[in-house]
Amino acid sequence: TKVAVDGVVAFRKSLASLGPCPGHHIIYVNPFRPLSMVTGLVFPPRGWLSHYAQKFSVYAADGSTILSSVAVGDAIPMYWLADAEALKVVTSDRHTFRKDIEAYEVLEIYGKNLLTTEDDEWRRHLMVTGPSFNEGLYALNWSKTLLLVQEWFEEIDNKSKDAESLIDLKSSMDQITLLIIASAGFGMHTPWSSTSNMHAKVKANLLSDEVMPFHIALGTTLQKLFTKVLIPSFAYNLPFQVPWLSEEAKVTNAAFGALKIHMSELVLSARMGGGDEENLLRRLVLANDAAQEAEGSKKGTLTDDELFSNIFIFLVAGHETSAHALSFAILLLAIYPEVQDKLRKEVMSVWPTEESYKNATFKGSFDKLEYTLAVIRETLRCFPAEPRLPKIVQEDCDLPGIRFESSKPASSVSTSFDGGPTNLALSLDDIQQTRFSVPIRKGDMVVMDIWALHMNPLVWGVDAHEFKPEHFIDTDTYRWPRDGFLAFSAGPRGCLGQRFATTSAVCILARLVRRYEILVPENLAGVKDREELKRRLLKWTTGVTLTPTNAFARFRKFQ
Ligand code: HEM
Repeated sequence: TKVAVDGVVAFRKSLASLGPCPGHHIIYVNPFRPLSMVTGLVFPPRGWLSHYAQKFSVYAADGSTILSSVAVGDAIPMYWLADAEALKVVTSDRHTFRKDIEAYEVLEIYGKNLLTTEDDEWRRHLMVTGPSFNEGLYALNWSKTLLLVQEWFEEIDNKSKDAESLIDLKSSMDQITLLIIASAGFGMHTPWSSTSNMHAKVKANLLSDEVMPFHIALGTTLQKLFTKVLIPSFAYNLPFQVPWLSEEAKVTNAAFGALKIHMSELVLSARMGGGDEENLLRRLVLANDAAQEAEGSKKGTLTDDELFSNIFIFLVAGHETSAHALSFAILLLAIYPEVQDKLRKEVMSVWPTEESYKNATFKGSFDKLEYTLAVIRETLRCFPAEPRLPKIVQEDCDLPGIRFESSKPASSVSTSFDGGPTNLALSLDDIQQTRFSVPIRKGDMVVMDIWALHMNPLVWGVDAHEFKPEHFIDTDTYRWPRDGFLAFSAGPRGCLGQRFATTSAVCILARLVRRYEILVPENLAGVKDREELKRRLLKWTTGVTLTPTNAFARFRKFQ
């Protein structure tokens, strides 16, 4: 009883502490604790502050770019930020706004790593891993991507008897991003064809005593990450069989174990000077060993387990995010043919001949493909892989917000990318804006509400809810709002792999539109209403990252 009474007292105290900040919402499950991984698909319902799909609509309803709430379970006061200025303060100051480390522990599968650490420990990981992300790595990534895209195209053309093919985008993008990372990350070039029928290959492997081959282990670990995080460790050693659970645990265990064996071998081989392939893992091992030698000690460098953990986290951070972003981008190109035409025009001007297209280099092409990059960024604005990131406040401070009021009643428009009401039509001229300051205390949680920021019309204009790559193109009269785009987060804890990811994505999209026309699936070809197409094709669910669930498009080869 005492615990319950203390809980109620703490909850009421937290609610009162929210003071003048609009919102005062009550959250029933803290969305950044493991329980919400289980409840997330069904709870909370749409329209609640803590449901992803609400985007900016709750802020519009409350007339504020900062909202407050308290979570029932842990009574932590939470402040939700869809304000570009407040978010800039948060991302710039990693000491006051610390990562919510508890929310990341599940990703310490092989040990601590860059994504899951803070302070001096984080710096140590960054010192070793950061310098490897440079132009040399991006050029390598570009050339590996070119090779794999070509293999993918050949597979598409071989399979289809006529010039058209229906493509399962999610599975194709999962495969290509996996092969790119295997190649640029580990120096393991795996032909496209050998990764088909993975499920059957995993089953066959479990029946044998052999260590799972590298690319199967790699694909399976990424696929089973959720299982690994959710299945308690005792389930791996149960003396009896439990339907589904025992099989899942066995596959998961075999894959994670095998990947570690392969990583150990690759590290050893890099140390012995073996393997002539340039790749990320090799760079990390050599950088770490060189630092140890220079220091004359292992202090300030990484253990082998930490090296594995970092390389694995690069896979996790980079694989699904890139695959899903590309799937959404290709779907959007099918739904917006005028954007596709504009993109193709740019690509044709950069690669006018067959020769320039085939031998395109990173240096010679990437910076010229400005609209292509804008398509990727706009896709990530509309579908950010990580829609929300929590931070824990380390000292009392104030955050700037905007209260706004429309002189006309805001009308709810159904222009969402997922079928639910997401945005309120606001005419900026009709809005009265007042700046205000929100006092935040040590121990509170602030939520970087990235999706809401991306749909905030005060930042992106009244067409914030529309897919328009021009949002990211500067003109004489427009400079795109750098602080309004947080798909890669920003500041010192921003994405280390941002340029790595955009290199591959730009390369894939540019090659794709040069060779194929992208169309909606045949059964939707007669649908003229764009909103209807968006509702049908741009469905998503929440997983480790935002995941498309109906990502199919038709590719028609140009003759
Ligand atoms: C479209 C693709 C990608 C998106 C949208 C994306 C997004 C993000 C975001 C939002 C964060 C901040 C996460 C947080 O604070 O918890 C992050 C961090 C990170 N990302 Fe990415 N990422 C992408 C691709 C990649 C790739 C390809 C790599 C590596 C090869 C990578 C490596 C990392 C790492 C290491 C961090 C942690 C940085 C730190 O905490 O200091 N990401 N990414």
